[in-house]
Amino acid sequence: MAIRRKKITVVGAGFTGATTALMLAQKELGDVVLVDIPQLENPTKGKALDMLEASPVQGFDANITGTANYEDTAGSDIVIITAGIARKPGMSRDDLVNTNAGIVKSVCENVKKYCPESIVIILSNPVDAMTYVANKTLGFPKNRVIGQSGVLDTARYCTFIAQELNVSVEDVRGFVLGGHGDDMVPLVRYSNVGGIPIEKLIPSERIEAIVQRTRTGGGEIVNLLGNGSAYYAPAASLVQMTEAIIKDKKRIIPAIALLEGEYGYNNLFMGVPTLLGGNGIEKIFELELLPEEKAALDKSAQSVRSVIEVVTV
Ligand SMILES: NC(=O)C1=CN([C@@H]2O[C@H](COP(=O)(O)OP(=O)(O)OC[C@H]3O[C@@H](n4cnc5c(N)ncnc54)[C@H](O)[C@@H]3O)[C@@H](O)[C@H]2O)C=CC1
Ligand SMILES: O=C([O-])CC(=O)C(=O)O
Repeated sequence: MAIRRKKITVVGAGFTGATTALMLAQKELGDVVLVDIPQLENPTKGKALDMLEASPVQGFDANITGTANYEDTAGSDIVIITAGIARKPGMSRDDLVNTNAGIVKSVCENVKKYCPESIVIILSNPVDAMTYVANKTLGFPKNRVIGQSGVLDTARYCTFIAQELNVSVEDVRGFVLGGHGDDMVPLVRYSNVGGIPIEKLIPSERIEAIVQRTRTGGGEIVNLLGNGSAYYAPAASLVQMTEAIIKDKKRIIPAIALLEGEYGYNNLFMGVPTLLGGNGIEKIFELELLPEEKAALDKSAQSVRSVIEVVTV
């Protein structure tokens, strides 16, 4: 029986999309199709060819092609959507909502047509609301429409904890719940280093500073870059989610899922701990929260709702 490589489409060949495409190929997760708008067809082809020409040097076997034609994406197993505009200093992610809702909707109409069996991962911001737009447009089962926020937010949180303690990032465990905005909820009580709760190792005012830096971590990079937003860590996050799905790893990873009663929310897309495997989101984990943790999550949920309310799909 012929074994075929997985086919992964990355829509948007900008900073996050191009970086993701290269990382996917370097990990040999599948053949990658990079898509952008017709006006950027040649630069998109050029980026893909340039990446492909790195393969003999780095020793990875994966085809990478660039296109502006969705027919080339047909039958993709996974579609990653990074299409849209990024914020600049002084803007919030929510300022992108109207422009990106139109872009994500038009992309998803093509995904629905050409990749009806795919699992779709959304990055475009404001990502909780864009995952809602994707879900509405695609009409796919909820396990196949997933937003990326928690892997990145958790990665920032863990980076800062490791720096604080001067320990390996590999030993830091924690996660971030809620919307991908400045009121996201890093869960201190569930965070540990080598199994030791961080509250036993880091003074509370330093933990508070780490939580605050995590919440504004995207803005910190936006201010430093000056003309765009983060892309290395976001791309790495998308690749981790893709790997969990393609290899059916059944990893416990925070992701944006449709909540239907979980944590007391209905009809809301927001970041929660999920089990990611071959069927996409295979389970949502519901944790018991202290009243102050629930209040923080309610605030984050309200922020997400207020953005979703202005979106017309
Ligand atoms: N959820 C998250 O954690 C993160 C979200 N983001 C978001 O991801 C998005 C992309 O960021 P970057 O790659 O840095 O931006 P970028 O501007 O470098 O790339 C975006 C690309 O999308 C393309 N595009 C626009 N409309 C399109 C369409 N209809 N079809 C196909 N391609 C289209 C553009 O031509 C451009 O090449 C932004 O909305 C950003 O805010 C970025 C980092 C993290
Ligand atoms: O901050 C932004 O606009 C991009 C993003 O979502 C992040 O880096 O967390």
